This record gives sequence, C-alpha cells and structure tokens, in this order.
Amino acid sequence: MNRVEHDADGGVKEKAQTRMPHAAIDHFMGETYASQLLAEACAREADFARTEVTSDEEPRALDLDARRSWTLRGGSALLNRFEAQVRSQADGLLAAVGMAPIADLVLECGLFAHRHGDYFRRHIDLFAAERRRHATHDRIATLVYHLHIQPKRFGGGELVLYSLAGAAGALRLPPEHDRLVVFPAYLPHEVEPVSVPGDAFAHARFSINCWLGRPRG
Ligand SMILES: O=C(O)CCC(=O)C(=O)O
Ligand SMILES: [Fe+2]
Repeated sequence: MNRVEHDADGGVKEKAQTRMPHAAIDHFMGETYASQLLAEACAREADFARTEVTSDEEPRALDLDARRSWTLRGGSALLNRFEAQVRSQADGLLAAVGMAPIADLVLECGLFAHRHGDYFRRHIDLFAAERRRHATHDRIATLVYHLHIQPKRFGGGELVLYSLAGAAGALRLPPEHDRLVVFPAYLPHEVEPVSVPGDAFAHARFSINCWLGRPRG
C-alpha cells in the first residue's frame, strides 16, 4: 500500500483526485453574467432542441437512451464571452487537472438544459475508435459550467465522475450555480436523472459544456 491509502480523510481525497482528477472553481463567471445567461436561456426556450450525440456510425443523431437534454441552437454573445474567458485562462485550467498547455487550442462550447426526466448516461467525451473519424480535433479536457435559478428548483442532476478502473469509485458532484468543473475528457462520467417539479423551463438544470481540444496533425 502506498502512503495515500494509509492516510485518513485527506488521503482518501488525494486518492480520489488521482483516480478522478478534477477541479472546481466557484464564481467562475460571476453573478451578473450567470443571471444574464439564465435570462437569455429562458427568453430563447424555443431555440432549444433535443441534443444529438455522435456515434460510431453517424456524426450526429438522436439517441434518447444515451442522452436526454436540450441544446441551444444559434449563437449567443454571452456564450462567446464565456469562450473568451476560457481561452484566456486555458493554461491554468489545464494545469488544475495536471494537463499541459495546448498549442493551437480548439474550443467547442454549447449551452444545454436538462429538464424533468432528462439525463446523460455514462460516457466519455473523447472521440475514440470509430467515432474519431467524425472530428478534426481531439478533445483533451471537459469543462462544465453549471447555472440555475436560485434557490435550485430541481432535484438530482449530479455530475458523477468515474475512475478509468470502473468499479474503483465514483465522485458525485452536485451542480452548483456559477461553478466551473474541469476534468480530463477521457474520464467516464454521467449526469444523473433530473427531476423538475412542474417542469418550468426556467427551473431546469442549465450548463455550458465546453471542450478544450487539439487539432489533429
Ligand atoms: O452537464 C453536465 O454536468 C455534463 C454534461 C456532459 O457530460 C457532456 O455534455 O458531455
Ligand atoms: Fe460528457
């Protein structure tokens, strides 16, 4: 046994950090931004469509067994602002999960909503094996920025990180308003089912999901 496994509480955390490297940054964008983005999301409810996923066969298709959530279609100046903030801090965000800076960084960002009954089953964000031919870059790190009305009106929706070794533990992160979570794109994870009493769109679990990637040489 190594030193970490002999440790008390702190050691357990350290072990989880080794198996499921992640970082959480509170107040990442600030309340003014978060409430503006929530207001925009609600005003544009009609621009949200069911999220599609990439499979081995197809670059984009609905697969409601794997993923039930909603994606904002069309651009957003607020999303662009988030992207600019991430770009300016990219090296530090990568370092927070033990990853090296990425030359020619590629960013993919989108705004998502999980409504009543929605979820995203266990998956990795990396396009591996056959799926890889559908993309021109490789995802290196996943960023998830959670936001929702205060106080929170939904239940569930925990982001669960798993170690690569599968059964060796899981880390359940409740979505916290204005918090950014960073983890390597190879780490298996899921969004547990969300329950939104009444299912008002404004009460949904919102998130910006953003990937830091590297163009393929
Ligand atoms: O919303 C989340 O917490 C994570 C979503 C996710 O896993 C993804 O979009 O790939
Ligand atoms: Fe994911």
